[in-house]
Amino acid sequence: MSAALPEPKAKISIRDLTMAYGSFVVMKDLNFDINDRDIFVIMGGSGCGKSTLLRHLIGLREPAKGEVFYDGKNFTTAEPEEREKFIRRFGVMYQSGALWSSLTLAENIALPLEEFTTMQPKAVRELVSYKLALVGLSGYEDYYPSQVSGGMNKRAGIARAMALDPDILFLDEPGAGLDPLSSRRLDDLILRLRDSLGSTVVIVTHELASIFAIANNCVFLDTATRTQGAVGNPSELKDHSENPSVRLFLNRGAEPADPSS
Ligand SMILES: Nc1ncnc2c1ncn2[C@@H]1O[C@H](COP(=O)(O)OP(=O)(O)OP(=O)(O)O)[C@@H](O)[C@H]1O
Repeated sequence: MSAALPEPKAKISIRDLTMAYGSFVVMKDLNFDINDRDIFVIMGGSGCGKSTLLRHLIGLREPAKGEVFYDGKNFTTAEPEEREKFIRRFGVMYQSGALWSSLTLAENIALPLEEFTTMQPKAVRELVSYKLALVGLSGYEDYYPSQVSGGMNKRAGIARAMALDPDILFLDEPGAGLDPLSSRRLDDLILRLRDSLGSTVVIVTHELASIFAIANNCVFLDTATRTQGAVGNPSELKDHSENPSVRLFLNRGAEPADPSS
């Protein structure tokens, strides 16, 4: 008899979440878990609310209804001081995640360390070099963002998001604007970081190649119904989701041969 697999542990739980801008409801009744060490993709068509969901998860927007939990603790109703402790465990790379152009890559990555730790300058320098090495940018400490490629800028952005050793990494469209090869390298990096650091990674993207390459779990936000269309492994949903919108999205508009097989 084979041993039962351990139950996946919910790192983030989204319960009855409705997101709105004033009276405009973006998504309603969202209910799903993001498990420990997941590479979890938030996907869906343009304007469906992916970035808005990310903003709710990191506390930049408040739910119109519902709650977000981290390790079973209520983030939405937490007091400001308690909330700050949650937020300190997050590393975030925003969609517009540009680095400061007037600072070198090393100075960009040192910023969060200088702001949130009492580390001495020498220790900061060493840690910055270590973080740059993790993303394959050893030796680029003194380069300015304009002197390196788009893919290298993204990798430096990830190094900055990881500066404080976050438990959870949030990446908003990390592959946007990259050529396929750079995008692929970024995917490999994200996988490697999750495996070596044991972080949970939440990514907003609609790039199918990336979704299938790295995500083990995902939610599809369905613009037509304004709620989640499916939750699960994207490779399985591609052929077997009961929701035709999900199958169409994951098959670039073409239906799989026999969704029931
Ligand atoms: N600050 C805001 N105020 C009002 N409406 C907003 C605001 N931000 C976004 N929206 C609207 O909310 C909806 C969801 O936007 P959001 O940016 O979350 O979508 P998205 O799925 O991330 O889009 P994309 O794939 O194009 O980046 C859109 O209709 C958008 O116009």
